[in-house]
Amino acid sequence: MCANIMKIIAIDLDRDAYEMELPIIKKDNIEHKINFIQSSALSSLDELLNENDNRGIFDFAFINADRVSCEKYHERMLELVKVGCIIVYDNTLWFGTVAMTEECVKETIKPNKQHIIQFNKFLASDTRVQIAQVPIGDGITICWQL
Ligand SMILES: C[S@@+](CC[C@H](N)C(=O)[O-])C[C@H]1O[C@@H](n2cnc3c(N)ncnc32)[C@H](O)[C@@H]1O
Repeated sequence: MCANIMKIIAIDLDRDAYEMELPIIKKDNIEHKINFIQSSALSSLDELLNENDNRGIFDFAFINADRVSCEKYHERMLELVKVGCIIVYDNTLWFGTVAMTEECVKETIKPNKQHIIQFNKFLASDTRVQIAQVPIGDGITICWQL
């Protein structure tokens, strides 16, 4: 027999973002498996890394926070996630704007467009992962840690 010991750590600055999902979490009876941390992602990831036992133990990570710190999140995720496991980044097509000329992009979304283009280039040249850019939703990039 195999005990199901899956645990999820969810980090967000805004508790409402977690509470919005609570009805679904409760319906699926998995609330007890989720440790929600209301905090900045960087400081929480650094706290996790301060505990050596947390290094290389996570099977999966999904990143959908601010776009400015993605490279910093990536460095930390490579320490936390097991080799051979998966890190996914959301919004890596940024409403399709990563392939648009500047004139076609609304001012409000221009800054993140640049951050995401830069991050996509960074991931494409990162030899520590293999990546697949998947054009569903707003684009996700799946990284397989080598
Ligand atoms: C697009 S929403 C995604 C919400 C949810 N994580 C999901 O995947 O459905 C982006 C979330 O990132 C959170 N966020 C932005 N900057 C953050 C940071 N530095 N640390 C932690 N969370 C952050 C926001 O509060 C917001 O809830």
